[in-house]
Amino acid sequence: MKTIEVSGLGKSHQGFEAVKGISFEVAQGEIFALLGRNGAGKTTTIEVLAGFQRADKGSVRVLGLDPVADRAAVRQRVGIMLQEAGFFPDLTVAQTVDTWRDFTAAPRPRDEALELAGLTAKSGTRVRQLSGGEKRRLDLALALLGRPEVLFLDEPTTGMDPEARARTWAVIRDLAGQGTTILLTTHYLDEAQRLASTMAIMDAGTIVASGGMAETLAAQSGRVTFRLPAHVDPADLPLPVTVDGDQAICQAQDPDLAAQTLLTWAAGRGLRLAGLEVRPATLEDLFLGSVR
Ligand SMILES: Nc1ncnc2c1ncn2[C@@H]1O[C@H](COP(=O)(O)OP(=O)(O)OP(=O)(O)O)[C@@H](O)[C@H]1O
Repeated sequence: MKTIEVSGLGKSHQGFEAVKGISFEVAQGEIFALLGRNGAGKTTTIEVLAGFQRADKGSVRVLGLDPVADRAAVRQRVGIMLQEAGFFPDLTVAQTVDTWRDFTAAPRPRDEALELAGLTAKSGTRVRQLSGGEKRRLDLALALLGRPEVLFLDEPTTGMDPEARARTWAVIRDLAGQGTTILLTTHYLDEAQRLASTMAIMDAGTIVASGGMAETLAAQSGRVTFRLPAHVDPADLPLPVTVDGDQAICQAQDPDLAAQTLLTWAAGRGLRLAGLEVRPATLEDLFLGSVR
């Protein structure tokens, strides 16, 4: 059994088909990134997985349970960080965590949750005085309170400064290392590429690309770019290139080998390939090539 199983999931909002029969699985301890442009259907998928909305078609299972029918059991074992948090603005950070602890079975100590989220110094600050990124950190602290086996993180690092993002990545990695299964959405593709071992890209309610992060990227072509030397006809180069201004761009399955071929060719003619850059495929390349 996989920890998260989504099979043929369909969900409409007032007649609008937000999710159109998607399927994917996430194994225990895996970090899975659900990617896509605004409105692709990511939050809808998370809300169905969290039991906030009922699937119209297909089925979802979390820890082998139905998130709607087995809501109470699922809630105890799952941590959720949605995009919009409902905090009480007049409570302090510490009071907010204490309030949530009262509703959580076997919660972490307050200070441990604050430390994990990097909020120790803000313990006495009222929620209304927190910055946007600090509110996200409070959200994270609350999602982690019950030592969840599964975490749903909807854009967890939006608004965080670079240090807070890096700290959050470390927390997410640690939790996954301890066996927590994590499904996250993000618009930061570098974040997804660094963190996730598997991913799916959604577009208009369907999955347009999915698989292991490393394998999927390895199957994409990388690129070699350089300044086209003066008086060289691109057609004379040993590999096909596209030309953009004075830049030549060579798409290649093995960009290291392509660079070698181009440099050897240039050396044989006494030419320099100025500004040569070799870059493997990035998630951004895959993303932009996948969504319409
Ligand atoms: N309650 C609702 N009523 C009507 N339409 C909705 C509702 N919730 C979502 N939608 C629509 O469903 C589509 C998918 O929304 P969803 O929030 O799942 O997208 P998303 O991929 O999470 O986007 P974002 O990256 O902007 O968070 C959007 O077109 C949205 O307007």
